[in-house]
Amino acid sequence: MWSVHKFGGTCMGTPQRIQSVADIVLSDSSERKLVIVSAMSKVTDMMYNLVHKAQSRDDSYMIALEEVFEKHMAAAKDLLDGEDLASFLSQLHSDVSSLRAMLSAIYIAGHATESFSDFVVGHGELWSAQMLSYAIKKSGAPCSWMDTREVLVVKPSGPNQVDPDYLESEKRLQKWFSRQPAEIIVATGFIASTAENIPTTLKRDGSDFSAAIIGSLVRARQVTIWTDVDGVFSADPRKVSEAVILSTLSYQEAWEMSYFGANVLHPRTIIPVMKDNIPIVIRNMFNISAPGTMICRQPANDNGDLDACVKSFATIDNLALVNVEGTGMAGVPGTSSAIFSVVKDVGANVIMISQASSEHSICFAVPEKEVAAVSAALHVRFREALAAGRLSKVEVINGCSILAVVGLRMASTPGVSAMLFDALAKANINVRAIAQGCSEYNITVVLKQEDCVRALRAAHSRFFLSKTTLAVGIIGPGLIGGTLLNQLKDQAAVLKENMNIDLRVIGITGSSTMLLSDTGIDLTQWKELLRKEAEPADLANFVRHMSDNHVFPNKVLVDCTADTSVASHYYDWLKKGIHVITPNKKANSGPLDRYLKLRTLQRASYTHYFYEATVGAGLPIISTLRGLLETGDKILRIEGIFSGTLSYIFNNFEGTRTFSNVVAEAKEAGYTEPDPRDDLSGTDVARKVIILARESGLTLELSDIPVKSLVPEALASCSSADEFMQKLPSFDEDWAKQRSEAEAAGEVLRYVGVVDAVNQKGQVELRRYKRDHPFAQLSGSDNIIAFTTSRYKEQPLIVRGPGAGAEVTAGGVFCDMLRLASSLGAPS
Ligand SMILES: NC(=O)c1ccc[n+]([C@@H]2O[C@H](COP(=O)([O-])OP(=O)(O)OC[C@H]3O[C@@H](n4cnc5c(N)ncnc54)[C@H](O)[C@@H]3O)[C@@H](O)[C@H]2O)c1
Ligand SMILES: N[C@@H](CCO)C(=O)O
Ligand code: NA
Repeated sequence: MWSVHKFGGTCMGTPQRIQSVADIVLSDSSERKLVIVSAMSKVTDMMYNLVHKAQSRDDSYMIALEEVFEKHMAAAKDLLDGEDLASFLSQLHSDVSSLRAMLSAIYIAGHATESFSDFVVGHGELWSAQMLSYAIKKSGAPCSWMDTREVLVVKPSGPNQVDPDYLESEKRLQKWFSRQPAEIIVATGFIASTAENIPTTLKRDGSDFSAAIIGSLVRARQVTIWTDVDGVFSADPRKVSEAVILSTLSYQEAWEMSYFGANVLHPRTIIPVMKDNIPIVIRNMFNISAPGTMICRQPANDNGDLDACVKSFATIDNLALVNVEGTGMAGVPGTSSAIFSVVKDVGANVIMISQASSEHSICFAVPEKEVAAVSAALHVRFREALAAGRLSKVEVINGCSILAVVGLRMASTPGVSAMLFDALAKANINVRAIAQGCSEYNITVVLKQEDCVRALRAAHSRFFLSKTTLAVGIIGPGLIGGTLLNQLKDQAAVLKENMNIDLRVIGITGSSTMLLSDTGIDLTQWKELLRKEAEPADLANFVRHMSDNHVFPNKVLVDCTADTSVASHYYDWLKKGIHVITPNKKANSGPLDRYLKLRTLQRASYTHYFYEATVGAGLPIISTLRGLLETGDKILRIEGIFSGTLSYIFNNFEGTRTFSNVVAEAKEAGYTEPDPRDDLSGTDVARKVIILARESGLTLELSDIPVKSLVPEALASCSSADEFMQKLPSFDEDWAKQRSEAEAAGEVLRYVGVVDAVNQKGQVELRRYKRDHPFAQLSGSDNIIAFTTSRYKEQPLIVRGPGAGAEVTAGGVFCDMLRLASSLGAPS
């Protein structure tokens, strides 16, 4: 079976490239191969220029012809040698002499007929085909070259357009094969002849068309069009950086897309292969490893998901909408015919038409540069109707663009347009007109030109990004935030591959600088980028950057600060539809009315707020409590050691090191709050007690919790954490005393928090426990939390483990991000 390849001018640009083309052809294991080539790059233009110069009586056509000759001679000398080179050069010489004669005739006549011109121009293909065929033969493979003017017969079918005569061409082709039965044939693209054997060309995009016609004539297995891109993109990659190469396209889809200027194939090119179901594959000759895009009949076994229905997005700019409106149009046959005959008379090209079934208005888009003429002509044509009020207006809306969504299976899939319009709505884009034909290959939307690229990106991302693509903004890249960024860096690829979760950090802000990106920060160098490419931090701008981004369907702000003012914004963020995740306790332990307002908003919306790491760091405390409550269990009491710092301190304060030394160790290990006094004062534990109490339905304020502070009164007013740490050793003796008293009684010191749900109270205190009590058995920064409930009454449900530290806390925050992804539809 035949396999057909086509190589355009760029592929044939230099002798080295022609050699690569030869290698590609030789590596195809098909039985028989037919290779269609264009002229070397720029040669066709050079040839047209020769004709132009000659007919305008410009002598320099002689020099220009010499340049063409030199170019091919140099290429041939590079590529070929021996007899092959000699016979190519002798042919080139003789061709150039006939061209010289022909051009001189044109020069004298001052005019070139179309067939004269076609004869001259076609030489580019004749030479490139011969060079390639010699290059292939050089490696020992039998190869002939074909002047397609001998076989391909076409007839004109319109201005600058021809139709192939398949019957006649097939007859001539069979005859040609019987004379030259080679396995590899290199044929000239672009050129053909008329039934009367007059040389002609296939006009625009001619070589692709040649490949398709010949592919159809030989009933090829496949036609491969080699070019310099990896295939057909889902959208213009200059406008949409997320654009992807499509692996398959149906003929109709390719057709639609080429209309919208996607650099695919001329629609005519597809017709010849379409009738025989021959696939066309677009491939990159400069990147052979890319599989390319296959254009073929719609595969029957396509899976039915919404995203796969839409193949590509395209835009057309510089359009104007014309809106003809009036009550006199309804039920009056002939109005639209009158409108469009006016449009035809001024020679304007109608890009889309839309009329609602009420028939009171009809609108259509034309190129902006044609609209003045259209409008003027319409006013003249409908002067009477306008004067009589049968038409109320002929209105022009300038500055419009079209966004077209292409996909064959939109026709049979409900919900596609909903998805499109939802994406546009979320990006706050106003739609001016809509058109969708019954074929439903394409939905066309007219928008303001300045919205067009934003619309394109928003729509593209809705269909092409994973549904669980999350744009992430990290606030506070300190210990926890920084560790989280590193964990994301290490895990992102795995999540994308295995769970279709695409996490993109599009912003990081500290208190002095921030780093923003529209599509995602390279996490392997976030620290460096934050140092080098950051701008001054501004939380309002940071949040605007998140909410203005319309590439990503879902956004989350992760607050890794301990800041009260950052926490005070959650309400606004949730209101904007941005999800919030945090290990910061300030919002949930702040003023009760604010907390309740936040929870009410969040429960009523579909925006999520997760804060597992606020209690027990990565330990599943909040989720366990929620599980109990949501399944109808009743909380009686929650009691435990909630401070990783204080747990570490009392687990390690055993008489070997001073109290202040152990505190410094806890700080060093990353267990403490940014200011360790928040831990030692019991405030941090009190906040956790409040968070759990409120989660259990108690309406307590932080000030309702009696707290035993471990911060010596004299140090409460230290101006900084450092000063506090420096002065702490002067209290070591007091601590040593307390410890030995407990030890003498066979007890240990433990700092505990209690939620007493029965009496609606909470408390935080330093207690002494017998050495065999479970609270006395802890080590490291362990937290232990005991839930006593109606179901867990005799034996409490206990969660225990490290409850502070960078890795476990960041892991807890990360877990919340995945919980969010899963609420948004990620696989579990
Ligand atoms: N360390 C732990 O084990 C642990 C455990 C659970 C929860 N947490 C919580 O995690 C949060 C972070 O703790 P950390 O140890 O990483 O603190 P950290 O001081 O190391 O980091 C906080 C970061 O936030 C930045 N920041 C402060 N205010 C800011 C603002 N207004 N805007 C932007 N950035 C701001 C700081 O510059 C710093 O980089 C705290 O809320 C803490 O309670 C910590
Ligand atoms: N500083 C806190 C961090 C965990 O919230 C602690 O020590 O428990
Ligand atoms: Na937790």
